[in-house]
Amino acid sequence: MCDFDGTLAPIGDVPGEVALPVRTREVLEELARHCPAGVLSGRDLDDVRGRVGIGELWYAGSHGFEIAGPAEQVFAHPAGEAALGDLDEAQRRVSESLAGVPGVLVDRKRFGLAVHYRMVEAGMADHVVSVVRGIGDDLAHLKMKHGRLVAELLPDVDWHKGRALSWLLEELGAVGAEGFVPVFVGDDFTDEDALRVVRDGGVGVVVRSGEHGDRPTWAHYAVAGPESLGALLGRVAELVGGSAR
Ligand SMILES: O=P(O)(O)OC[C@H]1O[C@H](O[C@H]2O[C@H](CO)[C@@H](O)[C@H](O)[C@H]2O)[C@H](O)[C@@H](O)[C@@H]1O
Repeated sequence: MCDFDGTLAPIGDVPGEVALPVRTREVLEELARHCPAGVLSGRDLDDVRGRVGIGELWYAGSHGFEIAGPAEQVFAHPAGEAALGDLDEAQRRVSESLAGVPGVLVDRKRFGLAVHYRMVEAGMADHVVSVVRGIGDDLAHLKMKHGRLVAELLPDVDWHKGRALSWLLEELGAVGAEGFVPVFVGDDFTDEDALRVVRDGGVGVVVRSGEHGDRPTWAHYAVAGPESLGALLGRVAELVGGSAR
């Protein structure tokens, strides 16, 4: 399982313009022929599914609050539904409060609200975060999480990419199964919950970036960026494909 932004795809200023590199798509298609594979993203489920566009993969959106298998949607966390009213209200308040700050992008997912400040003047970033935090504190069903130059409001329950990955491994019958080694790759703070899940008995890879430096991680290995990860996954696909033949 791989995270999307900053992991499979390079970071860009405008989330709607980010694309999966052609070679990485080919590698994911190859991997999916030999083992369960998927993308566990903070993006909206439909967004990440459309952007990757490989029908044989698993997809998790809104940081795991929604999960879809290769055939059809199989999971939506009940706390997501319960938070819908607060997410609508937060979207309204954030858009109104930050309307005067150039560069802010407000991105509503079904079960989350991302407020991007990548293109905001550096001196205004703290203001953006504090507005989002204040609105999140004011709405009972929401909490704030931090990603790469993004503040996100999510349902206020103990659910994250790690819990979603554990759910998926159970669903696949992978827990304790002989010969099954779970692998997770991610770049962001929000990926550490999933990297922690594979710490014992799996393989975790962190994709490093200048934005996070050498921050502590649960990962076993590191690659320098999405391009290096594409090459690594290509080699893994060759090995997995070879052992399956
Ligand atoms: O879990 P992910 O798949 O990595 O999603 C986390 C957030 O990623 C996206 O934002 C990040 O990537 C953008 C495009 O490169 C970049 O402009 C932004 O600064 C990053 O934070 C996505 O737009 C968010 O919705 C995701 O939650």
